Amino acid sequence: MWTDLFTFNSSHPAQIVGWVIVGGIMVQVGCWAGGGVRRYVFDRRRIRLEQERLTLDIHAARLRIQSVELARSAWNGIRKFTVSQKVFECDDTYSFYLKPHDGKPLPSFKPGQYLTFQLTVPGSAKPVIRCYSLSDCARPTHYRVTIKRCPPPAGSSHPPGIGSSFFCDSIKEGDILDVKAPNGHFFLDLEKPRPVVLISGGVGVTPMVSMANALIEAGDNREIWFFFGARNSRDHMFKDYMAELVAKHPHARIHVCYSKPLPADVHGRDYHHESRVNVALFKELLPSNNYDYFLCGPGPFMESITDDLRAWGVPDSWVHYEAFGPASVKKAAPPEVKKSLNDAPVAGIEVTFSKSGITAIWDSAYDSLLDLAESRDIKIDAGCRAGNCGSCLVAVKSGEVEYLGGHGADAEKGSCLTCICKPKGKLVIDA
Ligand SMILES: NC(=O)C1=CN([C@@H]2O[C@H](COP(=O)(O)OP(=O)(O)OC[C@H]3O[C@@H](n4cnc5c(N)ncnc54)[C@H](OP(=O)(O)O)[C@@H]3O)[C@@H](O)[C@H]2O)C=CC1
Repeated sequence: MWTDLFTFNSSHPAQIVGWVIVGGIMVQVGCWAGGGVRRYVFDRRRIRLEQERLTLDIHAARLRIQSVELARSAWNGIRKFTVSQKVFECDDTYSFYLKPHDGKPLPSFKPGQYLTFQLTVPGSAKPVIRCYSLSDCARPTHYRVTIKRCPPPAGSSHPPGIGSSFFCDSIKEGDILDVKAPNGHFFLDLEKPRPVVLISGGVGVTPMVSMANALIEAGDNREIWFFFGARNSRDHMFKDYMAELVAKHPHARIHVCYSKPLPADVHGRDYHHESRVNVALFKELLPSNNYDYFLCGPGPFMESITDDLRAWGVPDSWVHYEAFGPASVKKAAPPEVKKSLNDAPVAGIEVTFSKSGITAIWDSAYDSLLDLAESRDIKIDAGCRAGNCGSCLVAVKSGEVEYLGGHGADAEKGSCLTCICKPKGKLVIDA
């Protein structure tokens, strides 16, 4: 009988019923198995997404803890730091490791921020205020800054930079320095998961090292492109350090450009491109222009790269830069600043510097009141030139000023931070 059932005979009703039952069972089993596979795949995907969300939550919680710690352990005014190590990096460039003299933990900071120093330089009547970028990520025990002797402008008879020369020539291990808490609006936001291009020239590499270090040590897997330009191996700071750092990260790449390699410099070993850092190189190497760009280096470097990025269709909001001292980015001022500077009524305004007895005419070629003062050789102290350190604060005797962007240091009523403001109308300031 069983053999009959398995021998097909369309006229055997029991056999037909049997096949229908078997077919039904097979369809059921198939559905059940298919559903099971789908459920399995779906569950795996859900678990993976939950794990990723958990990792992101942990990361966000860590960042929140860091910012609470920052608020708790940041200090107002001056804190004493001991120079625990002074390390030669390359020609005229040293790293300084700074430990808090009170031995208490240090607040965290955002990668890209700087420290402000109040230096007692022999021969200077007043303390010299200088800002230097932190060149490592945040650590509870010490900070690191890396300082290159700032040369005088080409062809001038000025001496080299007072602050940077003091650090390079006079500061030694064991010295105690007066330092203000980390500050600055140029930083990489670790909570924004955009891929980044870190672009630097010369000692402008310092904030980029801090950014790369912070990303890599946080286990952040975003794409990192690191472009560094130096004249040659004599100026190539952090060479081994950066190569080792980048090797730890699955999506980090480094490209070193030498503008004037020495005969002993080897292509492929010491550097990758015999050129300046430039946007043509980004076009050749980057898969698209969809990145956040961070820039720091000499003024002309910043100007040409910001201009060329804009021409490549990169929106200004993706381009972040630091401009200290001579490295100001005149052409690439933020849009709101540009708009403000281009407003017609500000041209032709009289600004009187009462102490110097000089009256000058403001026009949109100047970046700020400080810029106007310096064009007339009027001395106003300046540190960060970004409205944070407060050293360019000057009393307003009459008239009003307008700020060109956000500023960290509070300007007292009746005073102005000359590095980030312009006159609103006829103005007299105490400088
Ligand atoms: N946080 C901050 O804001 C910081 C800012 N800085 C600033 O960074 C600057 C670095 O100075 P320094 O180390 O002396 O730099 P260098 O004068 O040594 O220049 C470094 C490299 O940049 C190249 N370069 C110059 N102009 C351009 C350009 N237009 N396009 C592309 N590459 C260019 C140079 O090429 P070439 O040899 O052909 O001239 C050189 O290879 C300083 O002005 C300093 O103020 C530094 C540290 C921190």
